[in-house]
Amino acid sequence: MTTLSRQTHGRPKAPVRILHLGIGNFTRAHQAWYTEHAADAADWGIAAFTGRSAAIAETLRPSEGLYQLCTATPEGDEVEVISCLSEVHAADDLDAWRGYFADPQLAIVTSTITEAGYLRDAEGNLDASNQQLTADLTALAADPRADVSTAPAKFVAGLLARREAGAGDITFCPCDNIPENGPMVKRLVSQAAERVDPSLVEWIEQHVGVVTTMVDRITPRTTDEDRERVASETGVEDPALVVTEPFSEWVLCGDFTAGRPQWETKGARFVDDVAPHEARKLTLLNGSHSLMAYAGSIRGHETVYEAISDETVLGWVNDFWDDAVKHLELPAQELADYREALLARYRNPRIKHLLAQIAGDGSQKVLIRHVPTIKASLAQGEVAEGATRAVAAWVLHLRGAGAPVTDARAEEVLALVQGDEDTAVHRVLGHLGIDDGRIFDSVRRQMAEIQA
Ligand SMILES: NC(=O)c1ccc[n+]([C@@H]2O[C@H](COP(=O)([O-])OP(=O)(O)OC[C@H]3O[C@@H](n4cnc5c(N)ncnc54)[C@H](O)[C@@H]3O)[C@@H](O)[C@H]2O)c1
Ligand SMILES: O=P(O)(O)OC[C@@H](O)[C@@H](O)[C@H](O)[C@H](O)CO
Repeated sequence: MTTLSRQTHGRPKAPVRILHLGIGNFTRAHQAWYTEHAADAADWGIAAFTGRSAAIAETLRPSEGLYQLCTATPEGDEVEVISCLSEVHAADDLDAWRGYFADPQLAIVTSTITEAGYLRDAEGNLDASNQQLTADLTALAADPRADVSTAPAKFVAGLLARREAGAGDITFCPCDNIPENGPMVKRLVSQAAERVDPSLVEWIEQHVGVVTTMVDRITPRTTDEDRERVASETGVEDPALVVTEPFSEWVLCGDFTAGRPQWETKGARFVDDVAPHEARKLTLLNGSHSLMAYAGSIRGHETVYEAISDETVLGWVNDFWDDAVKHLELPAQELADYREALLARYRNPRIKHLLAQIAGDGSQKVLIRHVPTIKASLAQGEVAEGATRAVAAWVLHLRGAGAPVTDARAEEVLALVQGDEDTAVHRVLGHLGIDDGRIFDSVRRQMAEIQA
């Protein structure tokens, strides 16, 4: 067995021009893969920071950022070494963080910190009730070099350092599953800046660009079995291995004012309007994922592959898609092709995507993935039964059925489902902004069906 090293693999470090927050599995299968294969990759290194725990930075340290990416096709593994992570830092390395922001070479800030990591309230504004965030912003207002831990505060700390250094324009390119994620980040960063130093808000207007992205590549958590299998196939022991699927899609909208890698080399698309692509992916893929995570786990399944192999769950997924496509603004054939491709992806037996992983943070997901279809149908006088079933399954999940509840807002959403089922459903529907008698009846009936 060997280990990865820049010297033996002949992989020099590219200069850091991208800073990434949240170096989990997904970014290493997606944005890093596009950067690795960009025609101008030699010019674009990434400095990656962990979101919270330092673990993956420690794991990547011996290999100086090198890791293996295994594409698990139905036929077998295709393994490559990714080398574009020029530097990897723990979340609390604020000196390094400020140093990159102060460097005029830095052009792009990307992030994958989960939907919950941006600390938004129900209206999508900065969550003023979050005590850690408030403490961070107060600390930064007193001392621009204060130690902070929340993502919005870190972005402000970095921008303060950049303004002070006169380092020029920079573009934020968030890569989490959130609609209009570019404007979302700009709004949060500006609101956070307002509380720290109002003069920074205008500087942000002039110097910070945002790009909105739709990102797609199913990347489950790596297992010990994955690491053992790939080690025996390659002769390389890699604790930082990432396993992903063959499919990948990246659609971006906006200007990279300080430049960008040629991500189109691997098929990234730059469009004028990303909204229809976002709605397609977040609804059809992520919506069916969450439906399977709640309803499928209640039926005893552990993975997407198992759930989609169950005819009943497959029927529920198709019901949801039938409702959802009525409200998506893309040609019918394109949507039909996308559905077919999704089924093939879910049926890849070599991708073991745990429903319990997908079930996490439903408080952030159901509103994005199912509620728009329910509201759009209601506006036409119809009940989208395929989508209300996901709400029914989520209520059951919160009440203890299926996958365990892990949610950044667990206290708030668990409080909704206390008491008898009727009361719980009314509270959840009120919380989702869909407390309508017809939706209530549908959800109550479907809760019984799912449990049966
Ligand atoms: N895994 C996928 O298939 C996939 C596909 C498309 C998009 N995404 C997006 O990427 C995100 C991350 O997925 P992943 O598979 O890399 O997960 P992961 O668990 O491997 O990594 C999550 C990262 O987010 C950070 N994080 C979590 N909570 C945070 C917080 N409150 N503040 C700051 N950082 C925080 C963690 O420290 C970690 O670095 C998803 O939530 C989703 O929005 C994932
Ligand atoms: O990553 P999350 O937690 O936003 O959602 C779970 C899955 O639906 C998601 O990771 C998909 O696999 C991904 O969005 C596919 O591109």
